[in-house]
Amino acid sequence: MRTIKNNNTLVGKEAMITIKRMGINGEGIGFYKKKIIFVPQAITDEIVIVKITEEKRNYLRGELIRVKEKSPNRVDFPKGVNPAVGGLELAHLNYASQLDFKLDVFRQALEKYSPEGYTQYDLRPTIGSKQEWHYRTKAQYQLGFEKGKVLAGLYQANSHDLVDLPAMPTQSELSQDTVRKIVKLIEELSIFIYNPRNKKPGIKTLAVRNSYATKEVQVTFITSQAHIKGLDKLADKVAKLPNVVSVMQNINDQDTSLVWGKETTLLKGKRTITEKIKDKEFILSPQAFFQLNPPQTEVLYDHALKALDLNEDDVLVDAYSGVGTLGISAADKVKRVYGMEIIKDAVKDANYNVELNNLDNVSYQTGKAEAILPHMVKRGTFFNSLIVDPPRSGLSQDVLQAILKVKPQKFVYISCNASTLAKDLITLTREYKVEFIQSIDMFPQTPKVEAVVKLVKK
Ligand SMILES: C[S@@+](CC[C@H](N)C(=O)[O-])C[C@H]1O[C@@H](n2cnc3c(N)ncnc32)[C@H](O)[C@@H]1O
Repeated sequence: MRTIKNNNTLVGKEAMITIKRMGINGEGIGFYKKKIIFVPQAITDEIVIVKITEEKRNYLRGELIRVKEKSPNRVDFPKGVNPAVGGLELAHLNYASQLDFKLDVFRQALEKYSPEGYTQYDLRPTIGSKQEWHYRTKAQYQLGFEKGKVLAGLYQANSHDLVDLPAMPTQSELSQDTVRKIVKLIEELSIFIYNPRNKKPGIKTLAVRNSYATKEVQVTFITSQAHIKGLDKLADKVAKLPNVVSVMQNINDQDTSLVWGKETTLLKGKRTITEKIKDKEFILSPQAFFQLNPPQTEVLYDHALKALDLNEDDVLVDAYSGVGTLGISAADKVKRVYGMEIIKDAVKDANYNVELNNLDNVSYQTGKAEAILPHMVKRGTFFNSLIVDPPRSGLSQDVLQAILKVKPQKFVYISCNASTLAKDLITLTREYKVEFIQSIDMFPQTPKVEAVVKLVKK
């Protein structure tokens, strides 16, 4: 998109805007001089004063200066946190309205893509999270160094300005406390923070994950090189911090937007931490995906498995399986589970988790769902039940075609992106009807959505 460059630029001007609705990223949307304007932290029906920060051919962006007429749904933004960091985009909106907003995101996406019969879908009110704050069990903070101090935080939206986060109200106290203790140790031991300008070896990113059930903590230093001066000493001290049982190093020698490199090694303690979902245990290695809000994960899985309505004759495919949590949670109910996942370490964890839970009817394999699923279909491997839990990009054409070929009797789609879900439903509704979409909030204070979708064969 071209930025308009002329002397009549609107950038820098102040304007009074009436907010008409909210966009999928949680920003308020209004109009100014016939152009759509996006205003973060503004709420539907508010009248706000904004400073225009960006002007494009067909839209504007504005910074909220003052709320002239306030919505009754507005609440105080948490103190001591910079609202410009990601992860708190809805923290100025009361929680009931956040839940309505999330349902509306699904409604908007369905209207935009119009999959067959969408006006008739049973779109169920969003189920709220038990914890509205301090639910995130994983902190992944970029490190920086400024005026003799180590910063650990997140980048400001659309910029490379690192915001130090001494407090982060959605983060579990355990992970946040551990981060701040490690920052102090890094300062005390004068360990280098990597700076892409001089490329001196150092730590780039700090990842701290805690188990909700066992309280074990895993710390991973993502570094620019294998050898970082003083890292061993730091690992020794970190391993003595309360609850820390695993200290790992991941090496990423590339200056790209990818945070994690390929190689992960043990510095101190054990390689994994243990989490529990209901009566099942799961070990987690640093890169393996695990839901960030464990108590709400139980709610999500309960709805997904109830929607599948499994019995002992069913053969279930758990596609996009992470460390095997869904398949293992379903294993007692079914004859057999096949799982697939792209990250090798997660699959290793998943197969270990099968043993840990004394199961003999579950197996996981490494690879892309778009390769494995069509291959299973070609080989004639029988399955009659399917659960897909893809990343934000949704299902690929190959996966969609494999599903339409087998047409499993029982089918649940867990979605974390309303747009790709609505697009995928255009294809899936050739053979399936949408029985319901149950929106479930996994990420309070953010615009992120999640839903369990039950599909039934036509
Ligand atoms: C939303 S997570 C769901 C994980 C798991 N079902 C859970 O609830 O913890 C999506 C998972 O899909 C994996 N993944 C991403 N692309 C994939 C692909 N093309 N094929 C298979 N797995 C993929 C990711 O590594 C991640 O573990």
